[in-house]
Amino acid sequence: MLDIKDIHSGYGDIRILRGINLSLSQGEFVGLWGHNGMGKSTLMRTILGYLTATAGSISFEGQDITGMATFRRAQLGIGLVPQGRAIFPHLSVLDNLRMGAVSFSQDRDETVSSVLKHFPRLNAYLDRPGGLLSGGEQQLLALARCLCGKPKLMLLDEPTEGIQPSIISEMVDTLHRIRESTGLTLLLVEQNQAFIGSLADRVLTMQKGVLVNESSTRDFLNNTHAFASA
Ligand SMILES: Nc1ncnc2c1ncn2[C@@H]1O[C@H](COP(=O)(O)OP(=O)(O)OP(=O)(O)O)[C@@H](O)[C@H]1O
Repeated sequence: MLDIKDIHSGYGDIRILRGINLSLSQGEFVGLWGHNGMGKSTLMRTILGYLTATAGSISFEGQDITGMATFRRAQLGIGLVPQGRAIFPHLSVLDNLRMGAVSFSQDRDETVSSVLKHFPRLNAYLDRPGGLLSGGEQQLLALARCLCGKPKLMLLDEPTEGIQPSIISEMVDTLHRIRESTGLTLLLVEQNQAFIGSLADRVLTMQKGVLVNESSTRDFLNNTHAFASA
């Protein structure tokens, strides 16, 4: 469903991605692992169109989206949960979710309710400003808000950063359940190897803007030490 061919991208004259090739099949969960500053978030931003690729092509469900505006990519079904969550801290939990469903004005409340079924913990806080939730709850809110946009492909950037273990395992269960019920495809950027191991079907390793390795999740976990020093 996503085909990336020889993508180059960066910030002004600063080249970060140097020829990325990547294909995701519908319903696949793929982990993207690498140390800080290797270009993982830059790849996410380039897929969604916050950054324009300087070379190469990206297609989504057979359609070339390389030069397409970000909002159009979102309308096609690409959703991002950014690093740091970026929820609206002064809006209530419910209004955060409504913002996620803003493209579905006809059935907005239905969309929000169906997503909330997967997030019982948020149900208790619907009127509370998002900024007053704990870090883990905010991460769940960011996930839920993205799902309110009915993405076919979710780009999930370092969701476990600073999050307590109980919420991490809740996130794992929730994402598996959502894949079963909607066929969601996931590209997951993470440095937490155990978290990648519990979600991804295969794992790509990025180093200095290049994908240097692809392995099954089992091999990735068995070779954790080797990857840690990559
Ligand atoms: N807005 C920007 N302007 C210039 N350089 C940037 C910008 N954002 C990121 N970079 C640089 O691009 C490189 C890749 O950053 P990126 O955030 O993609 O890495 P990452 O692999 O996601 O790492 P992390 O896990 O720390 O987020 C880094 O050297 C970073 O300093």
